[in-house]
Amino acid sequence: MADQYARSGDDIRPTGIPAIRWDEPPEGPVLVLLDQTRLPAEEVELVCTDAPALVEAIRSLAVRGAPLLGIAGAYGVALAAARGFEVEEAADALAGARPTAVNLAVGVRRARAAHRAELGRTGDRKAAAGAALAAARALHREDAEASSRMAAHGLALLDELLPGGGHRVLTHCNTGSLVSGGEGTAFAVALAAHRSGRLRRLWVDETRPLLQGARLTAYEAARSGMAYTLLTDNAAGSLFAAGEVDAVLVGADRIAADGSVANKVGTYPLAVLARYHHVPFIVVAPVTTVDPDTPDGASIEVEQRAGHEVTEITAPQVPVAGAEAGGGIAVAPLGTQAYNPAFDVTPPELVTAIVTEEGAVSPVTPDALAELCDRSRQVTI
Ligand SMILES: CSC[C@H]1O[C@H](OP(=O)(O)O)[C@H](O)[C@@H]1O
Repeated sequence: MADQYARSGDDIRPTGIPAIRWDEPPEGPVLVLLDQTRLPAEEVELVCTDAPALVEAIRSLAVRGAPLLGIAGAYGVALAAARGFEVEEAADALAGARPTAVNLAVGVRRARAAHRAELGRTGDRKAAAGAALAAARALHREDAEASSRMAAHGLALLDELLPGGGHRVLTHCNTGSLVSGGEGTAFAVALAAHRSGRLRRLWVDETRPLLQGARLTAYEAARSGMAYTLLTDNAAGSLFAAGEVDAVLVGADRIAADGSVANKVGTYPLAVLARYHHVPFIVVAPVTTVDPDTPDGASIEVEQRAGHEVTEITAPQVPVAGAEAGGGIAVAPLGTQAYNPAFDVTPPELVTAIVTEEGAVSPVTPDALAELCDRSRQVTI
């Protein structure tokens, strides 16, 4: 069961938005999620008391983003164990909630293994539940650390590729605090550039159909104080053609052994544009997103979602007022500047570097990928 309760607008939090937290009120342990389907209009928390509620939250993208899905999956196993539900059944349901982001299955597997090991060692269900929770907390901490290391490595790569600072970076979907135990993956690099005075502008793809860019990345960018501009996905080409993009930074949901990168729909066209316009196309993801057991891009299961997400605007609506307003209903934070060309010239082809918490891999050669796969095996049980 998931209860919803809104938080008052005055508890606006810093950029590091706690997208997930474990809580232990008197009535029993819960997993509290910031409901991302309600942002940016409202900050509403979902309180999950069992795995089915968390599975639904994952499927509805109330909680989303590969690294955070791993953390949520691990906490979900711990929640089932702590509340005395059938753990193996809960773990299976959680791991199967969404197919593409490999981190979800990785997080579930980690907490399940800890639970199994302790139960096998002591036969003590309470101790086993504690072991699953400890595994989830460890994963949460590790992801926060990985996020800050990816930010540093990514910024160093930007400075190396683009000497002189003043980076104009284009990003797709949402890869900030809302997908992470820390400040995110690709967005964390942009944030680091902003904080060090080396980000001139973040171009934010709105990311149809669920508008993770307009609703979530603009929300995080607004909080950070960085210069950002929202654009429709189909307007990116004209920005490249105008020479307004110095680099592309995106996240990943799964990186296959051959270096194929599964990421939000609309990422591949950006890779083609970047290659055609000789712009670095940089993927930022933790090592655990590299999946040695998926040989190539064709082996990645791409989630197919309901058609109504395209045919309807289901984003939360924020009534706007003021002379500059067009009388419509905003789906982005108030004051968000937008780029809105009426026409563009569509260009042709492929991709540049993978940044993990262990460094930047560029060029992405078969040997470099083999090393990434080995590291992924070492850090992923
Ligand atoms: C770095 S994880 C964020 C990743 O997840 C997003 O997908 P979704 O919003 O469906 O969870 C998108 O692919 C982002 O790049």
